Amino acid sequence: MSFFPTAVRCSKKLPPSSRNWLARQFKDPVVKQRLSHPAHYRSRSAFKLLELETRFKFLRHHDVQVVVDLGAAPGGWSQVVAGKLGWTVEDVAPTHRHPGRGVVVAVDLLPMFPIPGVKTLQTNFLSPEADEYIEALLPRPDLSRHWPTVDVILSDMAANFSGNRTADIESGLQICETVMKFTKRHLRTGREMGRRKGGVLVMKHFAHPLLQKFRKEELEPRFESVMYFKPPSSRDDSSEGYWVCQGWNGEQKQNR
Ligand SMILES: C[S@@+](CC[C@H](N)C(=O)[O-])C[C@H]1O[C@@H](n2cnc3c(N)ncnc32)[C@H](O)[C@@H]1O
Repeated sequence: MSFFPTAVRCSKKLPPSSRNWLARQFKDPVVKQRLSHPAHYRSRSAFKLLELETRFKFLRHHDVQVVVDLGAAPGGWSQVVAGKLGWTVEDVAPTHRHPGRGVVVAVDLLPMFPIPGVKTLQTNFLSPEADEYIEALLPRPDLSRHWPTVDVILSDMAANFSGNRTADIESGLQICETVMKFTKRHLRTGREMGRRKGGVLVMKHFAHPLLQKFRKEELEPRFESVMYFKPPSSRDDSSEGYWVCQGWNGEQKQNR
């Protein structure tokens, strides 16, 4: 018999909201898939990134060397990226792992257990010093000046819901704006990557007209394409979705 019903029975002393949460977890097919998956993903979010990658294939190119994972804890997305860059191979013991290519920089308020190929940074991404800390972990071809070096930026960052809809939308917008500021400084254009299409930004957001305005004014003028995608493993009752922004053109769209 599965341990799930037993665990739900054992949770009788918990408040109803926690019991409901546990019951939902135990019924969730994605949670079950995670627990039995050979990659031992740390979060169900890992499956969202796998679904995004299956659809858009932004990690497949061999010239993808530097990936920044924002809001990375507990580390499911970083595990997926490290796997795609060849740092971790399923069913291979840690002692027999071979080096992959490039680097993943994972940033979160919370600490993260190490993952091969991933440099972790515990900091508040919204703080003024975060950019400098992250930059110190990125490759620096020329120490005398700033140089964009990032091929893919992923943001699954989300502030804890406060229950106040206006405040929650404001913090969601602030996250998107700060990610955009980071993108402008660090994402490589096609010319900088030596290929036709520039780097990729994948960003979580919550549905709201202000976020749609952000997409129109900030993302669309600077990327060749901006697509909306809600991964099948994202819960139906969540208003979250992801923008997959491909072909970073720098400050202005050049080939319009
Ligand atoms: C949905 S979780 C990310 C799950 C992750 N993608 C995974 O696969 O394990 C969102 C994360 O965003 C982080 N976060 C929220 N605000 C942040 C901030 N200002 N700076 C850094 N991390 C932040 C939270 O601590 C949380 O771990």
